[in-house]
Amino acid sequence: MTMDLAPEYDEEARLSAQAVLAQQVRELMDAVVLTDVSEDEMTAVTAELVALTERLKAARRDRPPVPELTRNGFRHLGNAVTGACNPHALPLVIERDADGSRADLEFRPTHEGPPDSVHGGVSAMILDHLLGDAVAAAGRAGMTGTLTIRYRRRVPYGEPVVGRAAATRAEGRKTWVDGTISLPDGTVLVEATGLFITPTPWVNAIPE
Ligand SMILES: CCCCCCCC/C=C\CCCCCCCC(=O)SCCNC(=O)CCNC(=O)[C@H](O)C(C)(C)COP(=O)(O)OP(=O)(O)OC[C@H]1O[C@@H](n2cnc3c(N)ncnc32)[C@H](O)[C@@H]1OP(=O)(O)O
Repeated sequence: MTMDLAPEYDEEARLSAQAVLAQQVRELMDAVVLTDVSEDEMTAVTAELVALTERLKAARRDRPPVPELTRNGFRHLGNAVTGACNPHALPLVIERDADGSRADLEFRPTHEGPPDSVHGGVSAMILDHLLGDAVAAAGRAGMTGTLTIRYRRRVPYGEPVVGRAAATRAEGRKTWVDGTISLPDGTVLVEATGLFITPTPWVNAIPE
């Protein structure tokens, strides 16, 4: 007679809990940059955070959740841009359609660069990833070789903007991609163009 052993833990449930934790940390980050409480209160909160940090460090992985191919596609929960389990990530939620890759997004106060505007490096990071996703959407995969950004207008936070990207040309291991961050009315705020290169080891390992 065979018997199924109960797993020691449900990894999916743990990852869901980690995503909820990461979202709470994002709210914490916004609360930190906007807080106007007293110095004593900040010091008290910091002491509590030290204790919470130690609790999380009690059991550590040696790296964030690894990327994986699932039935629903490529999932990278630890990614700095898209990872639900990474508080650094917006997280960016990308949809693919006939025009390439698209994401509705809203930057937060933690992304401030110039006063009341999103940091140019943050916009570039989002576009880097979106362009990379458009490469994958075109049935290829690559690392960013070059990324050129033209900042046309300030990017606001706290209101919806739209990211878009599409591959324009491919040759051997190279794929060229264009993308934008725009206001919902179509006003272009940032333009990007990039060259992505498929590393030789990936050539035969590109997911659908
Ligand atoms: C197991 C597979 C799993 C795949 C999963 C994919 C799923 C996708 C799903 C979801 C989308 C995710 C989206 C993510 C997006 C994020 C993107 C990033 O932020 S990537 C991090 C930043 N970029 C780097 O760190 C690159 C570091 N650089 C390198 O690793 C190498 O330099 C690399 C791969 C870019 C090129 O290395 P070489 O050894 O393959 O290249 P050589 O053979 O020297 O050159 C090939 C050709 O490319 C040109 N080239 C090489 N590097 C170039 C560059 N930087 N700029 C322009 N041209 C370059 C060369 O001149 C050459 O051209 P000629 O054939 O002679 O015409």
